[in-house]
Amino acid sequence: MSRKKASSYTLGEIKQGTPCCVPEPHLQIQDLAVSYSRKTVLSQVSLDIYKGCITALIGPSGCGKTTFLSTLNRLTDHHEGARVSGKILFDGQDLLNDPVDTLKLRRRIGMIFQKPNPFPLSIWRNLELPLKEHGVRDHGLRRRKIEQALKDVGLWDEVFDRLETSALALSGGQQQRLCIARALVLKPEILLMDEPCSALDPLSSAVVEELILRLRDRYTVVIVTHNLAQARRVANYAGFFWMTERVGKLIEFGQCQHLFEAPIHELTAAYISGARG
Ligand SMILES: Nc1ncnc2c1ncn2[C@@H]1O[C@H](COP(=O)(O)OP(=O)(O)OP(=O)(O)O)[C@@H](O)[C@H]1O
Repeated sequence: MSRKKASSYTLGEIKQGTPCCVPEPHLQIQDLAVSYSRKTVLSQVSLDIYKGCITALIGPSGCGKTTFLSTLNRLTDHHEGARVSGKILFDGQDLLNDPVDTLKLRRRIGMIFQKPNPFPLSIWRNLELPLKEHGVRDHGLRRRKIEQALKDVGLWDEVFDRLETSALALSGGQQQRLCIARALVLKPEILLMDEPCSALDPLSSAVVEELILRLRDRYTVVIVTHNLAQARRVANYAGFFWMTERVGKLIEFGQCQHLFEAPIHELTAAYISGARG
């Protein structure tokens, strides 16, 4: 990653290491359980997601991390046979039991997927479309928002002279940053990221990881990652999921540094040391 590209970010200084001083819950998850066609895949999950912090979710394949993430903006509504119970408290509302406008909810809680999924349209249209869908009618305002979002993800300098070309012609890392810009353009409060670097080459992955770090303090981020080193580098808080009797459970949650350096549960210790999982 070149220094020039990194310096084109506009999100300010990176702050590393220390967890947020005064953690304030942004999402409160209480006794969450998910089943697919009556088969329970996740149960008894309770934790707070803190405002302005990055929370990393780790654990072996199949223990329910993606399913958990998908409940937070009700994407599970679109999973056939999914049943979700418990409570997810967000801004005075219970997202599972109160009436919720899911379009508005997903504007406030955006999702980034493992594989970059830009629309097969121009770079510009990728960002204009969600703004139009959410009622931003003023062309000048849309232009300013689009430019800012591209600057926020460090893409502006790379694409400003080819905004009308296809987003699919971008590299994988650029596509993923465009997808992050597409979420940021709607000014979300929370970003859910499902293994956002795992489909990228190491250099692109490093650029996206740096971007995630720069989002800290400005957005609440929940990231699922199999890359334990990455979780340690970016997260303030970490949650470790594990399967017990074929059901995913949250085994341990806490400050990232504590979880990695002094885990309380022996399963966490075994997983992060590579002895299990
Ligand atoms: N749409 C679905 N329909 C039925 N079962 C599902 C669905 N999505 C996930 N599952 C099941 O739920 C369980 C948890 O899957 P999930 O993808 O959440 O795990 P994960 O920890 O994110 O795994 P990975 O790290 O491999 O992505 C698995 O047994 C999976 O087969």
